[in-house]
Amino acid sequence: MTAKILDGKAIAAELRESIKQEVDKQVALGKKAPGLAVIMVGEDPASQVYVRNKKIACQKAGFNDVSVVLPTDTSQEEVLALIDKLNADDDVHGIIVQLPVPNQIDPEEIIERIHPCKDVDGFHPYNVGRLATRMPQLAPCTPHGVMTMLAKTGIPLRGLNAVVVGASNIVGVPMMLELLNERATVTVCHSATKDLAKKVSEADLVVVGVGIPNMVKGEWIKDGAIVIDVGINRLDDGTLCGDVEYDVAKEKAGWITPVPGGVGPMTIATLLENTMQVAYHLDCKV
Ligand SMILES: Nc1nc(=O)c2c([nH]1)NC[C@@H]1CN(c3ccc(C(=O)N[C@@H](CCC(=O)O)C(=O)O)cc3)C=[N+]21
Repeated sequence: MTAKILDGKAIAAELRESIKQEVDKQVALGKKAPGLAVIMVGEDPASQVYVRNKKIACQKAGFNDVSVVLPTDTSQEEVLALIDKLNADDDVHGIIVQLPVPNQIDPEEIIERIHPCKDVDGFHPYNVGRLATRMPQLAPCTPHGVMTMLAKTGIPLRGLNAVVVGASNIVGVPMMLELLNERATVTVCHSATKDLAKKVSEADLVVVGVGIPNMVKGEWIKDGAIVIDVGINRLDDGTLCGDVEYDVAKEKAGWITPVPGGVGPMTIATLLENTMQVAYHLDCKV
């Protein structure tokens, strides 16, 4: 079997177009454009790609993009003060702090300082708790973008055996919650998991987010399975590759996401979606 490609770039473009139409409509009614503040402390290479692509997406969708780049030696207090200011700014609907942050910064304290109603990354413990109690408010962009892609396959998730590889706060754990909320049977694997190959080989759906190039071998994939590769790894020759051994996996899978052009563009489109929700549709009472 050769897999059908889940084209994240195309699905993201479609989502961004529908967001743009909603923004145009709301602005014509006299509402503000959605405002998104992205704080980047220092210069992480993956974050720079993200910031660049997100800036283009904001422009095209009619968002007001406030990017703040702070020097690598910025103190915790300075970041907290900036968040306080953005929390109080009515033109700003969404705030994210790019991860990872330099060592002197404590990411947990920073994330908790963002008002839960402006937490468009969905990383605040309040929003994690909402997702975990099946009352989602703002859900993390990457896993939520994966759900949007999965809907495009038309395959019902109810009862599927889903294996999530990687248990991070950003990808694995919210992915587990999203899939559980759709009544998949979810197994979460991580660095202490025994016999990963066997777990993956039993999966109807595999979502991999670990940040190790080609870590999941193509031969582990069950015939016809859905394979979602969240990894974006830059190799020494400058090319990008995912966490799944793509060329082999695509001969076994039913559906597969490419890297680049898979989950990455969906993360950005979903960030815009969350920000638009805050601007126009979310009744947030925290
Ligand atoms: N608070 C926070 N939230 C994040 O969501 C977050 C973050 N910090 N820190 C950095 C990582 C990285 N990240 C990417 C998202 C999309 C692409 C993306 O669009 N990639 C394209 C193009 C890649 C390329 O051309 O280099 C693709 O996969 O096709 C890349 C990277 C979000 N992150």
